[in-house]
Amino acid sequence: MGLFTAFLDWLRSLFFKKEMELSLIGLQNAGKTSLVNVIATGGFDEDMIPTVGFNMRKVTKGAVTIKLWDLGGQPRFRSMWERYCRGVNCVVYVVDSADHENVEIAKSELHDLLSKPTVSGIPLLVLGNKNDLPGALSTSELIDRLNLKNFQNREVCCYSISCKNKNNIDITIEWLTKHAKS
Ligand SMILES: Nc1nc2c(ncn2[C@@H]2O[C@H](COP(=O)(O)OP(=O)(O)OP(=O)(O)O)[C@@H](O)[C@H]2O)c(=O)[nH]1
Ligand SMILES: [Mg+2]
Repeated sequence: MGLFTAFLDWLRSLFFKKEMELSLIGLQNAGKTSLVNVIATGGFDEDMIPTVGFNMRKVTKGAVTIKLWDLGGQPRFRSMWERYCRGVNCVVYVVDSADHENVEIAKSELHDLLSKPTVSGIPLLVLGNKNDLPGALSTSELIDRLNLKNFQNREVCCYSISCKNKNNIDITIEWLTKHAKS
Protein backbone atom coordinates (compact mmCIF):
# COMPACT_ATOMS: atom_id res chain seq x y z
CA MET A 1 0.00 0.00 0.00
CA GLY A 2 1.31 3.44 -0.93
CA LEU A 3 2.16 5.83 1.85
CA PHE A 4 -0.52 8.27 0.75
CA THR A 5 -3.24 5.58 0.62
CA ALA A 6 -2.17 4.38 4.05
CA PHE A 7 -2.42 7.93 5.34
CA LEU A 8 -5.90 8.32 3.81
CA ASP A 9 -6.99 5.03 5.38
CA TRP A 10 -5.74 6.19 8.76
CA LEU A 11 -7.58 9.52 8.42
CA ARG A 12 -10.74 7.74 7.36
CA SER A 13 -10.47 5.39 10.34
CA LEU A 14 -10.31 8.37 12.69
CA PHE A 15 -13.57 9.80 11.43
CA PHE A 16 -15.58 6.77 10.38
CA LYS A 17 -14.92 4.26 13.13
CA LYS A 18 -17.23 1.29 13.11
CA GLU A 19 -17.68 -1.56 15.51
CA MET A 20 -19.08 -5.01 15.29
CA GLU A 21 -19.43 -8.12 17.34
CA LEU A 22 -19.63 -11.64 16.03
CA SER A 23 -19.52 -15.18 17.31
CA LEU A 24 -17.63 -18.04 15.72
CA ILE A 25 -19.25 -21.39 16.15
CA GLY A 26 -18.97 -24.87 14.65
CA LEU A 27 -17.88 -28.34 15.68
CA GLN A 28 -14.51 -28.98 17.31
CA ASN A 29 -11.57 -29.09 14.89
CA ALA A 30 -13.42 -27.01 12.24
CA GLY A 31 -10.79 -24.25 12.37
CA LYS A 32 -12.47 -21.42 14.28
CA THR A 33 -9.42 -20.43 16.32
CA SER A 34 -7.26 -20.82 13.21
CA LEU A 35 -9.56 -18.38 11.43
CA VAL A 36 -9.22 -15.83 14.24
CA ASN A 37 -5.44 -16.13 13.98
CA VAL A 38 -5.44 -15.78 10.22
CA ILE A 39 -7.69 -12.70 10.40
CA ALA A 40 -5.69 -11.14 13.24
CA THR A 41 -2.09 -11.90 12.26
CA GLY A 42 -2.12 -13.97 9.08
CA GLY A 43 -0.42 -16.83 10.93
CA PHE A 44 -1.37 -20.51 10.63
CA ASP A 45 -0.44 -23.31 13.01
CA GLU A 46 -0.86 -27.07 12.44
CA ASP A 47 -0.70 -27.69 16.19
CA MET A 48 -3.70 -26.11 17.83
CA ILE A 49 -5.06 -26.54 21.32
CA PRO A 50 -8.84 -27.10 21.45
CA THR A 51 -10.67 -24.07 22.83
CA VAL A 52 -11.95 -24.61 26.35
CA GLY A 53 -15.07 -22.53 26.88
CA PHE A 54 -14.45 -19.42 24.79
CA ASN A 55 -11.94 -16.74 23.91
CA MET A 56 -12.57 -13.11 23.10
CA ARG A 57 -10.34 -11.29 20.61
CA LYS A 58 -10.52 -7.79 19.22
CA VAL A 59 -9.24 -7.19 15.72
CA THR A 60 -9.16 -3.97 13.73
CA LYS A 61 -9.59 -4.13 9.96
CA GLY A 62 -9.45 -0.71 8.31
CA ALA A 63 -12.00 1.44 10.15
CA VAL A 64 -13.77 -1.53 11.69
CA THR A 65 -13.08 -2.97 15.12
CA ILE A 66 -14.34 -6.53 15.32
CA LYS A 67 -15.00 -8.20 18.65
CA LEU A 68 -14.84 -11.95 18.09
CA TRP A 69 -16.24 -14.56 20.43
CA ASP A 70 -14.36 -17.75 19.56
CA LEU A 71 -16.31 -20.61 21.11
CA GLY A 72 -15.29 -24.16 21.89
CA GLY A 73 -16.87 -26.70 19.54
CA GLN A 74 -16.72 -29.85 21.67
CA PRO A 75 -20.15 -31.25 22.62
CA ARG A 76 -19.86 -30.04 26.22
CA PHE A 77 -19.52 -26.41 25.10
CA ARG A 78 -22.30 -26.34 22.51
CA SER A 79 -25.04 -25.48 24.97
CA MET A 80 -23.43 -22.08 25.56
CA TRP A 81 -23.29 -21.11 21.87
CA GLU A 82 -26.71 -19.48 22.02
CA ARG A 83 -25.74 -17.19 24.90
CA TYR A 84 -22.86 -15.76 22.84
CA CYS A 85 -24.93 -15.36 19.69
CA ARG A 86 -27.54 -13.06 21.20
CA GLY A 87 -27.19 -9.51 20.00
CA VAL A 88 -24.20 -10.06 17.71
CA ASN A 89 -24.06 -8.47 14.24
CA CYS A 90 -23.54 -11.85 12.65
CA VAL A 91 -22.94 -15.50 13.35
CA VAL A 92 -20.05 -17.20 11.59
CA TYR A 93 -20.45 -20.97 11.33
CA VAL A 94 -17.21 -22.80 10.49
CA VAL A 95 -17.36 -26.30 9.00
CA ASP A 96 -14.52 -28.71 8.20
CA SER A 97 -15.54 -29.26 4.59
CA ALA A 98 -13.27 -32.30 4.24
CA ASP A 99 -14.79 -34.10 7.23
CA HIS A 100 -17.72 -35.76 5.47
CA GLU A 101 -18.59 -37.91 8.48
CA ASN A 102 -19.48 -34.95 10.65
CA VAL A 103 -21.37 -32.80 8.17
CA GLU A 104 -24.70 -34.21 9.34
CA ILE A 105 -23.91 -33.30 12.97
CA ALA A 106 -22.72 -29.87 11.87
CA LYS A 107 -26.04 -29.42 10.12
CA SER A 108 -28.20 -30.43 13.07
CA GLU A 109 -26.23 -28.26 15.52
CA LEU A 110 -26.61 -25.28 13.19
CA HIS A 111 -30.34 -25.80 12.70
CA ASP A 112 -30.82 -26.30 16.44
CA LEU A 113 -29.07 -23.04 17.24
CA LEU A 114 -30.81 -20.97 14.59
CA SER A 115 -34.23 -22.23 15.64
CA LYS A 116 -33.86 -20.32 18.92
CA PRO A 117 -35.93 -17.10 19.01
CA THR A 118 -33.03 -15.19 20.63
CA VAL A 119 -30.94 -15.50 17.45
CA SER A 120 -33.69 -14.95 14.91
CA GLY A 121 -32.84 -12.71 11.99
CA ILE A 122 -29.09 -12.50 12.69
CA PRO A 123 -27.11 -12.76 9.41
CA LEU A 124 -25.25 -16.04 8.95
CA LEU A 125 -21.93 -16.61 7.23
CA VAL A 126 -21.09 -20.28 6.69
CA LEU A 127 -17.45 -21.03 5.97
CA GLY A 128 -16.45 -24.40 4.52
CA ASN A 129 -12.89 -24.45 5.81
CA LYS A 130 -9.94 -26.67 4.77
CA ASN A 131 -10.64 -26.48 1.03
CA ASP A 132 -6.93 -27.32 0.60
CA LEU A 133 -7.71 -30.93 1.56
CA PRO A 134 -8.71 -33.51 -1.06
CA GLY A 135 -12.43 -34.22 -1.26
CA ALA A 136 -13.43 -30.96 0.41
CA LEU A 137 -17.08 -30.10 -0.25
CA SER A 138 -17.69 -27.19 -2.61
CA THR A 139 -19.85 -24.21 -1.71
CA SER A 140 -22.89 -25.60 -3.54
CA GLU A 141 -22.43 -29.02 -1.92
CA LEU A 142 -22.29 -27.35 1.50
CA ILE A 143 -25.40 -25.29 0.82
CA ASP A 144 -27.11 -28.57 -0.02
CA ARG A 145 -25.74 -30.77 2.78
CA LEU A 146 -26.31 -28.13 5.48
CA ASN A 147 -29.74 -27.31 4.03
CA LEU A 148 -28.95 -23.59 4.06
CA LYS A 149 -31.86 -22.84 1.71
CA ASN A 150 -34.09 -23.61 4.67
CA PHE A 151 -33.14 -20.33 6.37
CA GLN A 152 -35.63 -17.93 4.85
CA ASN A 153 -35.81 -15.05 7.29
CA ARG A 154 -32.18 -14.09 7.54
CA GLU A 155 -29.31 -13.22 5.26
CA VAL A 156 -27.19 -16.30 4.54
CA CYS A 157 -23.88 -16.46 2.73
CA CYS A 158 -21.50 -19.38 2.19
CA TYR A 159 -17.82 -19.38 1.17
CA SER A 160 -15.25 -22.11 0.72
CA ILE A 161 -12.02 -21.11 2.47
CA SER A 162 -8.65 -22.37 3.66
CA CYS A 163 -6.99 -20.90 6.73
CA LYS A 164 -3.89 -22.87 5.80
CA ASN A 165 -3.55 -21.45 2.27
CA LYS A 166 -5.28 -18.18 3.15
CA ASN A 167 -7.78 -18.82 0.42
CA ASN A 168 -10.86 -16.54 0.35
CA ILE A 169 -9.91 -14.93 3.67
CA ASP A 170 -10.08 -11.54 1.92
CA ILE A 171 -13.71 -11.96 0.83
CA THR A 172 -14.55 -13.27 4.30
CA ILE A 173 -13.17 -10.12 5.94
CA GLU A 174 -14.96 -8.02 3.34
CA TRP A 175 -18.30 -9.71 4.12
CA LEU A 176 -17.74 -9.23 7.85
CA THR A 177 -16.78 -5.56 7.74
CA LYS A 178 -19.82 -4.86 5.56
CA HIS A 179 -21.95 -5.98 8.47
CA ALA A 180 -20.53 -3.50 10.94
CA LYS A 181 -22.53 -0.54 12.19
CA SER A 182 -21.21 2.99 12.44
N1 LIG B 1 -5.53 -28.54 6.24
C1 LIG B 1 -6.05 -27.56 6.97
N2 LIG B 1 -6.06 -27.67 8.33
C2 LIG B 1 -6.61 -26.64 9.04
C3 LIG B 1 -7.17 -25.50 8.41
N3 LIG B 1 -7.66 -24.67 9.39
C4 LIG B 1 -7.40 -25.28 10.57
N4 LIG B 1 -6.77 -26.46 10.37
C5 LIG B 1 -6.33 -27.41 11.41
O1 LIG B 1 -7.46 -27.94 12.07
C6 LIG B 1 -7.16 -28.21 13.44
C7 LIG B 1 -8.17 -27.55 14.37
O2 LIG B 1 -8.08 -26.15 14.29
P1 LIG B 1 -8.68 -25.17 15.40
O3 LIG B 1 -8.58 -23.80 14.84
O4 LIG B 1 -8.10 -25.42 16.72
O5 LIG B 1 -10.21 -25.67 15.42
P2 LIG B 1 -11.39 -25.09 16.35
O6 LIG B 1 -12.61 -25.05 15.48
O7 LIG B 1 -10.99 -23.83 17.00
O8 LIG B 1 -11.57 -26.27 17.43
P3 LIG B 1 -12.22 -26.13 18.93
O9 LIG B 1 -11.57 -24.98 19.60
O10 LIG B 1 -11.95 -27.43 19.62
O11 LIG B 1 -13.70 -25.93 18.73
C8 LIG B 1 -5.72 -27.70 13.66
O12 LIG B 1 -4.85 -28.80 13.55
C9 LIG B 1 -5.49 -26.75 12.50
O13 LIG B 1 -4.15 -26.66 12.14
C10 LIG B 1 -7.14 -25.43 6.97
O14 LIG B 1 -7.59 -24.48 6.32
N5 LIG B 1 -6.57 -26.49 6.32
MG1 LIG C 1 -10.86 -23.24 18.95
